[in-house]
Amino acid sequence: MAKLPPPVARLRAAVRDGLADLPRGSLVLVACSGGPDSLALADTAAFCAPRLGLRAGLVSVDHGLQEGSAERAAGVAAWAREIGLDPAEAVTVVVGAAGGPEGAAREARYAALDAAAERHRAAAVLLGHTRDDQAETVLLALVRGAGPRGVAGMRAVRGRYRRPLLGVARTDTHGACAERGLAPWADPHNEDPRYLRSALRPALDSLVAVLGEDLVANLARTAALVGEDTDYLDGLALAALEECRDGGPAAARQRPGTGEAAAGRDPGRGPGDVRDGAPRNGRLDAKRLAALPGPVRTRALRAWLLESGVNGAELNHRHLAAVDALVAAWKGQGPAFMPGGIEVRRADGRLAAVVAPGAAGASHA
Ligand SMILES: Nc1ncnc2c1ncn2[C@@H]1O[C@H](COP(=O)(O)OP(=O)(O)OP(=O)(O)O)[C@@H](O)[C@H]1O
Repeated sequence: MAKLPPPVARLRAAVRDGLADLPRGSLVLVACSGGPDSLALADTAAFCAPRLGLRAGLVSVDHGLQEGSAERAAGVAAWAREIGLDPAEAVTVVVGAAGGPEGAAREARYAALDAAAERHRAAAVLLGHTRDDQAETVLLALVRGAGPRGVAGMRAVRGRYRRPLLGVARTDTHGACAERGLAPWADPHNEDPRYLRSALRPALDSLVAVLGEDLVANLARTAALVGEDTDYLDGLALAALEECRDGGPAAARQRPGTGEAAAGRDPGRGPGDVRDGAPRNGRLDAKRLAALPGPVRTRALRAWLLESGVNGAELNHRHLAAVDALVAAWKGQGPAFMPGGIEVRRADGRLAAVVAPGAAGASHA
């Protein structure tokens, strides 16, 4: 038997590893743009899935933002059907305006992928991110001064999403496309220096030239190591958060506050109307919080803020520092202001997250 070309062999090994734990008979959907990474992934999944007792399908999302995008998505789906992927769908989405064009396209894409996964009862959706994408993510996190959560980069498994190629070099996905006679689409965005990630690629190449070939793999390894530590600390923080809830660990999570709570007499525990000034998610005991180690405390506070309806994408280190100061540097200061018109106040030794009276655009999650 002819020896398998090394890039193809490496992709197949990675996909086998990444899917081995899925129950036999389940469906995996490849999210495929038509670019080299996800095209190689789809081709590999078509080969590996039946050998693992799985079914494989494909979804290609047309964002409707570039000329020919609908034809491209339809072409990818038609190719997928030819190689036996089933279902194989092209889905057109309407991209909104919020969060910038890239953010809005991402949001619409993930909504479409989630809907497809629900529709077909897929056990997993596979994304084509590679080790090089991970290295870029780590560098971008360092550039913006992110904490460990950012440096941990993308996760191999997050909910229904899996990235089986996260340990595979981009040269291998491109090599596999060439070996298998696939004709990937070249996304012009990847060459457009107005996108930070695209601008970073040549810079990363220059770093590799100076620091050596291992740089990309080492950055990706850093992400994996930091990710393990972050997950561990997040676990500690969630347990600590329960201990710090007003009323003790047995206190049920409450979202949002009740009318009584709005009057400031009682934190309130049952579901009720969200109204201005009502605590969003119960209160926290500031003394118990203050006794926690800093990294656990700030993680617990972050988790509580997200529960309280603060948008995680908008929550930055300054917001967190302001809330933390209410606990660890308490001098009777006023509220800490969070995105979405939510305020965190300290009164009677307890923290409450409330919708600022009259706040416009406060999200009532
Ligand atoms: N239009 C799309 N339809 C379906 N999946 C997509 C689409 N765009 C991106 N994806 C998924 O998200 C992954 C990352 O996309 P992104 O555009 O950031 O990366 P990329 O490195 O250019 O990947 P690719 O070579 O697959 O286009 C893709 O590999 C693919 O799995």
